[in-house]
Amino acid sequence: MPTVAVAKTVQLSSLGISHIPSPETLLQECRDPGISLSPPRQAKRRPAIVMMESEDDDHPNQPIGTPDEAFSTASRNRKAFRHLQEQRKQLPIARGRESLIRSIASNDVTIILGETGSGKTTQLPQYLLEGGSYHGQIAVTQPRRVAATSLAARVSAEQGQALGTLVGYSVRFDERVGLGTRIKYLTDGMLVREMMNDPLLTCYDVVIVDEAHERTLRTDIVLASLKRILALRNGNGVDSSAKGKAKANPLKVVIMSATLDAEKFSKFFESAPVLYVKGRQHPVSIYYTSSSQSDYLDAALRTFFQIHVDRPPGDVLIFLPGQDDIENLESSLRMYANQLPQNVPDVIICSLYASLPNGQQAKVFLPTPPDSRKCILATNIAETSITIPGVRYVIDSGKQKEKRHLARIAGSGFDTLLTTDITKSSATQRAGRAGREGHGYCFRLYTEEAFNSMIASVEPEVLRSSLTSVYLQLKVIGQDLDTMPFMDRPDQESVGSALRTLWLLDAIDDSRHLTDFGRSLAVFPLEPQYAATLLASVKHNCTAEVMSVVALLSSSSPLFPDTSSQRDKANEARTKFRHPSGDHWTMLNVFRAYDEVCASEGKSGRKDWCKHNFVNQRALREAWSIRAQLRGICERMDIDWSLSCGNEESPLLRSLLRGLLQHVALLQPDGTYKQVMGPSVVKIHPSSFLTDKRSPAIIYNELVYTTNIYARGVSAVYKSFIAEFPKLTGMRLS
Ligand SMILES: Nc1ncnc2c1ncn2[C@@H]1O[C@H](COP(=O)(O)OP(=O)(O)OP(=O)(O)O)[C@@H](O)[C@H]1O
Repeated sequence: MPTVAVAKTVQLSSLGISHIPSPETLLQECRDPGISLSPPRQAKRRPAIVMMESEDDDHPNQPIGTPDEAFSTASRNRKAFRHLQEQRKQLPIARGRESLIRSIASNDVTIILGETGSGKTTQLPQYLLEGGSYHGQIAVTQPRRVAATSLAARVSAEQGQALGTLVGYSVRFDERVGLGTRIKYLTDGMLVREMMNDPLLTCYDVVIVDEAHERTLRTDIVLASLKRILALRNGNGVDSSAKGKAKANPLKVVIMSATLDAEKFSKFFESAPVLYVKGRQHPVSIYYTSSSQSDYLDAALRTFFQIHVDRPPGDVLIFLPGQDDIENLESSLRMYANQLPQNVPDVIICSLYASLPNGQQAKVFLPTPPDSRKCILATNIAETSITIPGVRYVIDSGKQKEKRHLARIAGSGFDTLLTTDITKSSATQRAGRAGREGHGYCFRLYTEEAFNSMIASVEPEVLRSSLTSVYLQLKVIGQDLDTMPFMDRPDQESVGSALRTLWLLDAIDDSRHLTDFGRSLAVFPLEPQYAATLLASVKHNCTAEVMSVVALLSSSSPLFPDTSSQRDKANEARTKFRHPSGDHWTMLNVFRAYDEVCASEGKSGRKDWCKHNFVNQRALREAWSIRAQLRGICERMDIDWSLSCGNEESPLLRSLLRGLLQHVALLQPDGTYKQVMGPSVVKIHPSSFLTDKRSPAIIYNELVYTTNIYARGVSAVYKSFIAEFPKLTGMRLS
């Protein structure tokens, strides 16, 4: 295979980027199965770097993805609409249109395997709609919200309709559908929620489970539920209640992916037929490094600048494991991009990760200005389904963050988030994000041998996640985790841990039946523990305070980011928020202070305030948005969310204790804490604001496991509060 000969327009080493060793080496080391390099592009003026600022986002519920305004303009524009129709016809899947429609019509379940970009996700629902055989809705599930919203926008445009009319989407905390909506893109989690009100999914004629290879917990629940629904609606199962109802309102199920284990899925659905969509619209050339890279951030930085100075126009999408890596690489990229000479185009940097507010995620989809190159730093939320217009190059670090629930440890178990190698399936999906609009290039920052030794696909989430929330949701739809026909059965430890938590919360009774309280918990899109805290706040007259704390605890970013390099300054700045009872009241103090700042300051004032006080504005903004949603739910449930305890300490702590029963620990003579509901001895995390580190009893949000087991998010509670819960006292308190 040829070595890539890179023509250089700029010597990076002349830019003072001294610690990047010979920047051109990386690509020269890459091997490419048949690429011919285009000539270097013309040098241009304008050296400055343009930033897509991670600024305030005042529109947290703005739809993500290609702005639909752009699409509705396009749809009004006949020429653009005709162009979209032409594009549709060119997709590989178009050739199989009739046979796909036929196969789906004659089978309950159809499995479709087709390369990335072949047109499965955007076209199949439209074929079924245009075919005219289905009069109900068509659901298309996605593992991630960014995909659901951006796909709905694209397909609306292809139908020449405004988003939310014929084609819409539904994701947690955001929905855009109308009475006439026929194609609905929704997250698999939302479909599970819909089953709570409509267990047989009667409003759908077709359910398409897309990206099924990801095997998220919710996807697996959808798959198992569909099996049962098929039996009931199509009368092809053993369920006796199905008799008589058969075929009145049959359901069609389609399972799709570019990288799924077709045989396993087919077997799961009683030998469902597998159809292959052949071909892809544009090729993607793959490069590997010749030796493994110890520092993937440095390798990504070098590769990006090599592309930037040597390669023709086209945006770059870099896959990194998490937000920290994204922020680190972003600051390095900015620094070096600022030093680029006059004749190199601008660099526009933007990020895409789950906790980024929707409005900022949307910026990724904005057109790149001329004479610029967009560099998108993303986690694996950009890995499947989405098309980011303009992306021609993908840089794949080969790493991801993987959440794992260790049910065996510390009674209730705890979650870990580890950086791990990706799977072959992820690598294929990542490469597939290039080559959507033309020939694409994917630079893998690992060797071909490393790729060959990757495992084929990820371990299903049901085997490595906390099952508490899911157990509850299943109960609400009349199902039992223990008897659910999962493709892979979760282990008994995890099931037991979920069961214990729900029983302690009084969500289920001694016979494992769902209680009314459990049913109320499930209404909130929160972990059941926090939903219990919220409901308890009504009794203690502190719903306003609890909503703020629970919203902060449900935010995906920490309120107090790690500030190891400026620890003393950060501690000093944060002292003013400190509450002697510990971290929950301290969090509330920050939230209240930020609230006041929002009332008096503009965007930059708020940002400065957060910076000055070493608190994470992202967490606060996200919490604001979550709090607003919780308020809406409280209103619908007739709960007075304005109930306030002012500065009285106990009500908030008693409400928290109601939800955190499993996270109670008692002081031992040696100063450590012993769990009430588990075997472990834990220490209070050094970052805790709790003043008296020898308080007789504590509650905590979570455990972290380093050299010791640490309790994080800690508050002191009176033992007399604990005595109010017979389930706890009966077990351990004396
Ligand atoms: N937002 C968009 N902007 C521009 N082109 C798009 C957009 N969405 C889809 N396309 C075009 O439609 C093609 C098919 O996309 P689609 O998502 O249907 O493919 P797919 O087979 O489902 O791929 P994957 O398995 O990667 O999800 C893309 O390759 C791209 O050319």
